[in-house]
Amino acid sequence: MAQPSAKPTPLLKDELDIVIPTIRNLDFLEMWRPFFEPYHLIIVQDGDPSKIIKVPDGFDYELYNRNDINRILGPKASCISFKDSACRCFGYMVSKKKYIFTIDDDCFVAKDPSGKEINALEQHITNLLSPSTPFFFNTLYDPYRDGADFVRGYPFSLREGVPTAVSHGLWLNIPDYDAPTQLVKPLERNTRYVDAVLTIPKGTLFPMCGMNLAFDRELIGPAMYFGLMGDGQPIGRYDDMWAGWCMKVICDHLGWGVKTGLPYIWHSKASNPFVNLKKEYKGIYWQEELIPFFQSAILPKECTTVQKCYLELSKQVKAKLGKVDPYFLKLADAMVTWIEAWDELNPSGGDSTKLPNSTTK
Ligand SMILES: O=c1ccn([C@@H]2O[C@H](COP(=O)(O)OP(=O)(O)O[C@H]3O[C@@H](CO)[C@H](O)[C@H]3O)[C@@H](O)[C@H]2O)c(=O)[nH]1
Ligand SMILES: [Mn+2]
Repeated sequence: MAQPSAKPTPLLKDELDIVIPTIRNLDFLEMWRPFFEPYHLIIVQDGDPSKIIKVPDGFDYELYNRNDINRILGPKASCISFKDSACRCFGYMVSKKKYIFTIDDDCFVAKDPSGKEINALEQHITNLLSPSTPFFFNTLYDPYRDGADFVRGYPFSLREGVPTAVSHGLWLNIPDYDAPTQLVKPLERNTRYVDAVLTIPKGTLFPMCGMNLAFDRELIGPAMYFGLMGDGQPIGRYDDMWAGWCMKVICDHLGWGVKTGLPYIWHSKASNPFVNLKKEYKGIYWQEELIPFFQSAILPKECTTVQKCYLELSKQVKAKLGKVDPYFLKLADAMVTWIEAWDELNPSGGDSTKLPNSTTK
């Protein structure tokens, strides 16, 4: 009698962690169960550590609250934000896997135009495992996708592409708008499904959103610091933006690619635009000076590792952005603390044992 076909092992099952920052609950995981259950979750519980976050049965996870972060990092915990989704980067640091996928707890499974449920994780993995083309733009989008290729005139010397460091997904329903845009367009919903994945060209920055994001942690992990945001800080909701600008400058310098486009998730909650305005208003005018800083940032050729690039960037932040606001002096120091903590938890060669004192299942 024919044996029932064994279910294929999910791609990168033991090489990828799913990092979820939460201040709410994890009910959304039920909808993702078919896609996420085989993977290990790293839950970063923000806010009150005495609150019990229920993780749905059947998931393999580690859960870290603020007490855990303080216990594990000691004084270096000062670089991990409190009461802001920026706390998620602690999950990147404690992971021992090659890849990370991070998703917000108000993001659900979206459907493509045919009505098929989108396995966002699978698409991110496809994006990360195929090369990027940052040095020359392919007008037929992702040339490595089935049914596409490099178009006429695309240099053959560049068709091998480069390693992909980051895969930036998008959102149906509630778009990731800033507070002013949310205020003037409260009812706007993104209904446009664009079936494309693009490499962001070298030398071009972009607004990286952290709600549906995957990256090669072994390549670019140390650059994925989400900054000092939230409690006690003059700014919020620029965590992912800061990380995206630092990351892109470093990827451009080291010759790695960043992709944006598919997959889509369904973003369900519109956060409060008035609260968001209070969090992000300084960022809205600071960024007019931050963007030229990153656009003109030059990393010396001696910066051959992400850590060296990141420490060089922190020096330039201190030297050039301190005049914008003293906050950037503090942020520059926190960037150094982040790298110190990263290297402490990820000694070269890595150590696959789990960290002490985390809640694991
Ligand atoms: O203090 C907090 C607030 C939230 N979280 C968790 O972080 C994510 C995102 O939270 P939320 O969905 O409320 O916020 P959005 O405005 O939709 O998020 C987008 O804006 C960026 C804010 O920086 C964020 O990266 C984008 O995704 C949820 O999982 C909350 O539970 C938190 O941990 N601490
Ligand atoms: Mn949200």
